[in-house]
Amino acid sequence: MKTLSIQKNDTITVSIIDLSHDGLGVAKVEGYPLFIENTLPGEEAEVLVLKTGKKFGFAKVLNLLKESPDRVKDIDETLIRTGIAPLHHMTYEGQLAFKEQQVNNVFQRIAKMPETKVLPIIGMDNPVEYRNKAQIPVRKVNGQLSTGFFRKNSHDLVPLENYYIQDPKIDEAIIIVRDVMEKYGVKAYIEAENNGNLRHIIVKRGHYSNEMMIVLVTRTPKLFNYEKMVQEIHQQLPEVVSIVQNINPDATNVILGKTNKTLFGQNYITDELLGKKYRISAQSFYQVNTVQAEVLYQKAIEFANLRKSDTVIDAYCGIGTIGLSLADKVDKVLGLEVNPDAIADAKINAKMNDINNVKFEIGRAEYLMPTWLKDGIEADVLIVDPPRKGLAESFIDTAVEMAPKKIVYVSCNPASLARDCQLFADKGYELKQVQPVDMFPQTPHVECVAELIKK
Ligand SMILES: C[S@@+](CC[C@H](N)C(=O)[O-])C[C@H]1O[C@@H](n2cnc3c(N)ncnc32)[C@H](O)[C@@H]1O
Repeated sequence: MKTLSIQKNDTITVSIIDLSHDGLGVAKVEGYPLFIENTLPGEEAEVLVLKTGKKFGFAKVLNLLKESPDRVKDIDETLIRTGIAPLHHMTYEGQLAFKEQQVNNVFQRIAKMPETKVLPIIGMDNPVEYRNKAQIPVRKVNGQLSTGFFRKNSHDLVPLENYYIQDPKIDEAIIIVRDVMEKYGVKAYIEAENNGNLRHIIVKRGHYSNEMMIVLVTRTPKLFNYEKMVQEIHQQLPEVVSIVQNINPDATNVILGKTNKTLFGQNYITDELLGKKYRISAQSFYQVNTVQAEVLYQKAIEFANLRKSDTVIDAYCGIGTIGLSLADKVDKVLGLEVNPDAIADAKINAKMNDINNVKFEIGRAEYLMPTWLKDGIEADVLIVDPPRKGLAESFIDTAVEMAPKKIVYVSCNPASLARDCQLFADKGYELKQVQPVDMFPQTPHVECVAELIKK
């Protein structure tokens, strides 16, 4: 076996040739990949080797010797180090080009579908301060209850007040809530001992409604003086319509526990998307970038090319947003989703918008779709919007058997999208086009909508 010519603590000079899928610069030393934070393709740097594994290693920049024209100067490196904004050092044009290339690459390399028509990515006019939701860990740092983000690959809290990609009103709310908690002596969670109490502060804010929800994730149900605390929060943040305590007693990285208790107001906020009103509860999924979600849904509806006689299945429907956005264009919509809270929201959302041609059912897509098929349900258009891991192959088989004339696939992970499109292509569907939409500026993530038609 060839021995590696570099070792931990070596100082070497490298050229950056690529960006990894998670936004790290990639250099190769005699074919061995080194991943280097805060570098860009075309740059040269003197780096310190931090770690070497069998297949790849990590290094950090000591001196940047040649800069890329895509480099942004005067950045806040904390945003990169914490992983809040891993592409903060890259111009927005550079970010968009990188993401579009990534989508092209997965269809060529993973799916072996080099002919795929990938449309130019749709970016944002103002690609900062877009997130309508924040999940912020709470720890004790220097004797103070602190909020911030973990340093990447660690659970060391870096205290922060400006999160750059979040709605600034959310940043402001986190500080106010943190300070009220500190005033009333609430103890920060101690992860190493699964002790202490306040684990996370979650804030959701309606982009159009401005209604705000605060979720206090605690280890125990005890929250002394909560009546006084919620009054003070509401006094300082009149937009707050809901304060929920979520109890998560487990030693786990999963943020939310199973139990919710409403401490103030209602247990949901409302917001709007494409002119329809939605109710969103603490545990329901809701797209974090409202402006781009509207762009994404419009593309999905355009690709669906709907007729008034169509039956549409909205699989992985969350609180029903896609199905309800298109319900007035079709005969009926059937939505399915595994989270009962989201389905409860979806049913109320249909009523709130006076939409009567929709039905929502709780269930796992891979189990419920075969039941629907057996019951004789037929769909003209199938819309899917699964989590990052994509679709189960059994779901794809059922979908193919149901034989909708069109499938619109909304995806937050181009790799699983490409894999699944290849399967659909093998089973009688033609991939017409893929539209990338930048839902997550300053990060390497990219959303896509794909149009598949039955051959
Ligand atoms: C990316 S979200 C999309 C939600 C919705 N379409 C929207 O745009 O807001 C994926 C949804 O799939 C749900 N989900 C996850 N696994 C599922 C499964 N096996 N079957 C059905 N729904 C699932 C999640 O609860 C989540 O609401």
